Amino acid sequence: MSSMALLTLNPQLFHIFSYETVVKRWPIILAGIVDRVRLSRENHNLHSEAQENQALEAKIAEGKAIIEKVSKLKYDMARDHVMEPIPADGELHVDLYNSLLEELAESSKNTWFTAPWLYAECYLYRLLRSYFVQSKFWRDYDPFRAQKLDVFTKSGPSIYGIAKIMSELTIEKSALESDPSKLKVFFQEMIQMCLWGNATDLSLLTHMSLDDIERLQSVGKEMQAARQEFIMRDDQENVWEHISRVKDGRVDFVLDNAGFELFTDLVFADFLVTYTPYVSEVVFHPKLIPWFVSDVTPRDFNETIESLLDPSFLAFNTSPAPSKEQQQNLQQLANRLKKYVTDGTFSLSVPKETPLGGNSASESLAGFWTKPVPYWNMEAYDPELWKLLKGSDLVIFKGDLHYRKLTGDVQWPASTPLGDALGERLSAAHLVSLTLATGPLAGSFPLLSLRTNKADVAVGLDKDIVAQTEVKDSKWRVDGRFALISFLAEKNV
Ligand SMILES: O=P(O)(O)OC[C@H]1O[C@](O)(CO)[C@@H](O)[C@@H]1O
Repeated sequence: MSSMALLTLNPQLFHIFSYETVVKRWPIILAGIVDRVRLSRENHNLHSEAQENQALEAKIAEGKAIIEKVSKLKYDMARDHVMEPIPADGELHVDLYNSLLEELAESSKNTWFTAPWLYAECYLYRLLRSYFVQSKFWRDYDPFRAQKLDVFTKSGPSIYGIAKIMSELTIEKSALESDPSKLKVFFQEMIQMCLWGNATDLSLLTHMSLDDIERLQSVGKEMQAARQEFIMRDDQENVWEHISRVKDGRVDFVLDNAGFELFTDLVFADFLVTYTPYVSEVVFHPKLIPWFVSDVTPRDFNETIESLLDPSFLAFNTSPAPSKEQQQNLQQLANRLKKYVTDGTFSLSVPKETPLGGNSASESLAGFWTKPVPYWNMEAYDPELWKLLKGSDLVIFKGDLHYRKLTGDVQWPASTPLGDALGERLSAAHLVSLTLATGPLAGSFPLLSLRTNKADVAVGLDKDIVAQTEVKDSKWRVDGRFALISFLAEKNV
């Protein structure tokens, strides 16, 4: 990797919120992993006493070693120690992470508190993956899976609520087909539902009560109207203008969190293919390794559909218990989702049985999302993925981390035009290398970012709106209450 690459990571990075992340949030996330591996190990312990099973004993020993590694990592992080190279574990991006780390070392920025936040966060999840993949018995273990499932099972009230809206839409189908203005209203509701689904994020909400979850997930017209003032940039009109000119097109979802947020993505996709003439195919892009706690892996994607089809999955944890009608609404929706997956209307960007860590069939189309680099250089880094997305009629990037990577996590003035932050005005120095550099991401394909603000970077904002928001909430950049709907087709806006 040329030294140019690091420049992309470094220009005037923010450090306000990142400090809090390193000292408070990451230790909690790591402690959670230790607890879950320990629990899983202890469960095996009980079994092994009875069965004297050698394999289980070996698994227990490996679990212990993983716990030790995670505990040491927690210790090192708190003391701002040097970040160690990612071990050659046979999985993706080891060289890329390590060469960037070497460059950071040259400027003494290779410790937990000094490294660029974006790099350090990506490195953390890649390093954690290496602990598991180097073992024999824990390679397929997702240390966040239990947490993802747990929060998903607690999302019943909102999920039944959305299923009801979708069932009512079935009745409206012919009215919608003949009246684009009605379709537009629902289209915008779907965008908002999908946007606010991003508020449920396990990496941010390290302490989340049931009430918190319900409050964040509540949908419906009133709630959306109340939330309108929290949308600081709202390109819904432009997205509508764009999509309503498409016929039988393809939409891509670059996924973020599993559970409720993925459910909202699926519902939006369902709406697009079932009720509009604009879209007939949807591709979902997952991550190949456990990532930022709650991001969707291929397995999460498959399990989500199966869980929705299982009548007891949500009902068991929902109080008061769902009515028969609520259950029917959800079944109807879940069956439709399943059908779309089966007939190929919905697909993953990688084969659906792709294991954790990926394989040769998935690397070129999904590996990019776990690289520690801005998306400006997508074409140079992963031409195959870039080509795939170029064929899309709309690429929807979900969530905060994708937004940070789209904009390079740089300290842009908030009024910077979106296209500039997406690469239009970057100098050659920001591109991977002059020979590889191909052009900015901006304008490569129509792009919609739906993001609740959870990190400092924010662009394309009206100066007055920023000033008014500062007065209302000085933490608007990071506290997840405010949101951006940012659309860019071809030209800078
Ligand atoms: O799931 P999302 O919306 O991408 O949020 C993840 C984001 O949350 C944070 O963990 C908040 O600090 C960021 O590190 C990251 O950008």
